[in-house]
Amino acid sequence: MTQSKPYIMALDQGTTSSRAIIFDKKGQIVSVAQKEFKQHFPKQGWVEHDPEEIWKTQSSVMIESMVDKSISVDEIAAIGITNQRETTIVWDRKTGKPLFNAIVWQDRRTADFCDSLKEKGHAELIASKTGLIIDAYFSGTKIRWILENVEGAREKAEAGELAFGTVDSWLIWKLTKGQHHLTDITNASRTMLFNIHTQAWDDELCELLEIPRSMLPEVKSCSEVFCETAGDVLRSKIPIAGIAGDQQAALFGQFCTEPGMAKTTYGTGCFLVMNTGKEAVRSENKLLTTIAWKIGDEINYALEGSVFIGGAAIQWLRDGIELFGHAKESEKLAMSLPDNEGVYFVPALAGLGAPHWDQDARGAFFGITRGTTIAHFTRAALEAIAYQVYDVLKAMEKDAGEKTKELRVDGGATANNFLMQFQSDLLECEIKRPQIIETTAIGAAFLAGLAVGFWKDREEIKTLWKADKSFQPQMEDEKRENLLHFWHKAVERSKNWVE
Ligand SMILES: Nc1ncnc2c1ncn2[C@@H]1O[C@H](COP(=O)(O)OP(=O)(O)O)[C@@H](O)[C@H]1O
Ligand SMILES: O=P(O)(O)OC[C@H](O)CO
Repeated sequence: MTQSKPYIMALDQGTTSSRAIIFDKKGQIVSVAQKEFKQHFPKQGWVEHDPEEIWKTQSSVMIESMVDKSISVDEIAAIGITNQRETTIVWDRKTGKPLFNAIVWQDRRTADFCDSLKEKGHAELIASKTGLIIDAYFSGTKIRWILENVEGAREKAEAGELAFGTVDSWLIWKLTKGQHHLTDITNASRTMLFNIHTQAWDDELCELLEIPRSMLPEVKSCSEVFCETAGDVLRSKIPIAGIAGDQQAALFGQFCTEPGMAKTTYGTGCFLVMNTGKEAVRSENKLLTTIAWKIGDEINYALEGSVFIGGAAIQWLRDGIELFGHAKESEKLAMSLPDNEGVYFVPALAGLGAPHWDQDARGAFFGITRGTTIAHFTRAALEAIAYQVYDVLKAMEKDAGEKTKELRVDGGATANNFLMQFQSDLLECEIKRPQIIETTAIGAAFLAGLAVGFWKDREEIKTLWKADKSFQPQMEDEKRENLLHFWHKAVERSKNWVE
């Protein structure tokens, strides 16, 4: 198939903002539109989004990205969708109305139920089928919570009247005016209901979590023409041809297409993902086994270390306690100090993910004195992002049996040069930041473009990745060891806080 249309549009629906990015054949960004949306924290440990606001921001940036550069709908060859994963939306199939706010991946409300699953001895069953560790992070227990807590929801679900979807499914439902209820295999693999080996929804797990099978979307690959847009937003029909969860899309967008290649995305959370090829490697160090992508019949697996609070630590300093007005100010503040002067922050604001998996940990600052200033808090938060990535990379190196020589990075917080240098110092490895740090979006664009012949094959797109800046380790061993010693001491003290 050849393709004469000049552009691909990627929709990147992240935790903090909705983005639409238009790419040309050279993989260059032609237009970007982005809108932040409201984060709802109705109770301690709860995090919600309004699904209609997700749709409103996403549809408006689609239009804006075209209007800004006078691009017409007919010039878009295909749409690729990538999204914050695990975030759970349940809606009524007849009215299309959500029954409840989207329960965000960071939300901890089902932690007790997860503990009860562990106590009943289901951890091995779930790990062997899904590759996941039982945690409130994943969609399954969030769906169950909605069915248990929204009046009439369970009856409707049993009657086949409700649909569940991660954000990709919700956007497709909206873009096709309710004609399609589907997801891709990477998003499915984060629900705790999907068997990553048989590549199908698992009846035993649906039964365990009391989730009617009829609520679940059809599972597709990551790169094929799934459907066409049919709504009022885009008057012309555009094929939707790529879908992947954002971390998997970033792995593809970074061309980590060979086993052993890894990337870390520094967005709201930090996600270190390593390609393990056709083999679903079981971690012995508390990492997740997940599906990287499926293209045609070819399935690719990955190991993942998920850190719940990454750039969100900076966002919290900015919005939650208003230490500064813009995230980029954090770099200057951190660099105004010669070092952290003994101040550490454990950003367990949503418990701790990999490799600790402590749902009851909570955030804490350590080492505060009368001399502590905003600069110390800020530096501690940036350093904390890097320490957490250090911990997951060490776990991954143990699983892989070798030391990482190079790490590709992307996501909003990689704009911070202090953070990137500190990360390289801690890991003692080269950090490569690509020219286009929107690798999540470009990954989705590649998946869509491959399906409609916009790009011929993977060899063609491989040539498009270009490094922008590389960070080399510079720190002395003694200093690094000292920093890590206090970091680990701080982590231990923040664990198991909630009783
Ligand atoms: N210069 C910066 N320094 C540190 N953190 C930053 C900087 N710029 C953005 N961030 C953080 O990056 C995150 C946004 O990155 P992004 O990749 O857009 O995330 P998401 O896809 O999760 O919405 C926010 O949490 C923000 O606080
Ligand atoms: O929105 P991000 O980029 O922090 O990604 C969220 C992840 O997909 C959650 O698993």
